[in-house]
Amino acid sequence: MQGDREDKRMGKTLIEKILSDHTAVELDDRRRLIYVDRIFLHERTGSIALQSLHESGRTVARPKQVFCTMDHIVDTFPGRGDETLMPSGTQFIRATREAARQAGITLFDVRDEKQGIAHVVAAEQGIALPGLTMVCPDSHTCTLGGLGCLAWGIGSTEAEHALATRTLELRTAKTMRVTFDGELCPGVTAKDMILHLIAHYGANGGAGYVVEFAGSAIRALEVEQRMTLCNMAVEFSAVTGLVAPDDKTIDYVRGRPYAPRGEQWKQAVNYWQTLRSDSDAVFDREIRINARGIAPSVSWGINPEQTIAIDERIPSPDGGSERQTYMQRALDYMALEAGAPLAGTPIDAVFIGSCTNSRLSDLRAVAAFLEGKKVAPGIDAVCVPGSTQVKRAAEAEGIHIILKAAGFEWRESGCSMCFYAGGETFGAGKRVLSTTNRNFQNRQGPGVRTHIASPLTVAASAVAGVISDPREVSSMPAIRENHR
Ligand SMILES: CC(C)[C@H](C(=O)O)[C@@H](O)C(=O)O
Ligand code: SF4
Repeated sequence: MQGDREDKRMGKTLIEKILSDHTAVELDDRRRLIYVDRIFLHERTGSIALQSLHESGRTVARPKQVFCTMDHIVDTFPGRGDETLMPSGTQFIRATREAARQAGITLFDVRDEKQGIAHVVAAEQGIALPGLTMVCPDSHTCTLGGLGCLAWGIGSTEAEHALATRTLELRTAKTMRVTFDGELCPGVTAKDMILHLIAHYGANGGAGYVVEFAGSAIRALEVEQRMTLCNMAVEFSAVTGLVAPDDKTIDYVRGRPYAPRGEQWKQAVNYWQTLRSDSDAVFDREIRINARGIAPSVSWGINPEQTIAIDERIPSPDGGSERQTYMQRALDYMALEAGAPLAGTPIDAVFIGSCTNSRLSDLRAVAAFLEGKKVAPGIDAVCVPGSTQVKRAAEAEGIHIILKAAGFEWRESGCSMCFYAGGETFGAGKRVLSTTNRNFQNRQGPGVRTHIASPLTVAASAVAGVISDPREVSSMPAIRENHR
């Protein structure tokens, strides 16, 4: 990641400020050793790191700063235990439990009230905080950038190093600022903003960069929507993404179980207020986007870049022959015709969940839309809250009643059908509209055809039975976003 700028007169970016506050050693002009404040693990990759650490005879340097959850493989059916649809899954769950116990770290176990998807839990428990560095062997750790936390995904070997030493070596990355100016149109959400960015600047557009999201449209977003946006920074190939903390962030964090208290809280807030890019800070690349020009967006292909505005037509293969072959492969896999409108395409199933869009504000928006409506006949509709806490909070508001009355299944929290790690799937050949972040081939199980979109687009389409523009549904509610 970026080093301190040599020229001390030059303003600093937010990214540079956090990094310089965490530098243990400048190794050379391309590498530095960084202090890692928090480490999060999950049963899919975390147990591997813990076991390998244990086998090498080393211990966790600061077990109080290390957390683990069960999310990827766990069953999300009511009454779940250690058993999962994936034959080897139970073994992962039990091995994680044992490794976490041995290492003395905090585990949010299968039936724990604090269990949930790692990136949802880290924010909700106040484990991820503005200005901290945080890592997890999971690519969507960037979600926590929504809080102004410098958080990124690592591999299991790096996780082992971080566990043993509380440090990590980082290579220099360039800085990018993506500024969204102006106001979003009704029916357009943070999910559409990030899909728009990736569709226009490419799935590799952020490669080699740490991205700061800025501008009036970002300030207007509530913290949970900022997390949705940062969640997909990795789909832009960025090292990570983040948003400078502000009063909304401070309100969001206040009182969370692991957030600082008393005098420490006051000191933390004073520090957080310094965490913004200086007005004369220089980024290696700047992108500006007019938020007003963003439409609800839906992926048509097998990569988040293959996304269009809901009122556009599916593109024809173009560019060089390699690109054309890839686009044709996407059309074939998705069983779509170039030139046809995407809106109106019949779907088989909808999924609301994942670390992108399964927080309370997402579920509130969906429930406000679905109240008094029914999912179209024949559509399999599943909602999986991002954490047990989200589930409880949603139930306290009656959200589950609205969703179930509309025809949704209401499950226990976990990654579920975002990723086929626990064996949950709608089945081969099914066309699914999903609030998740990846539409890769077989991502939601062998042969599943995934379209990614915002929760509002998914809810509107569930009712219509075809991919639908949420703006065309007259009773669409204003998105009410609240964080508790
Ligand atoms: C299993 C895990 C390592 C993976 C990731 O790194 O992101 C998963 O969460 C995903 O979303 O593909
Ligand atoms: S919800 Fe999906 S994207 Fe998020 S961590 Fe789980 S599998 Fe990965």
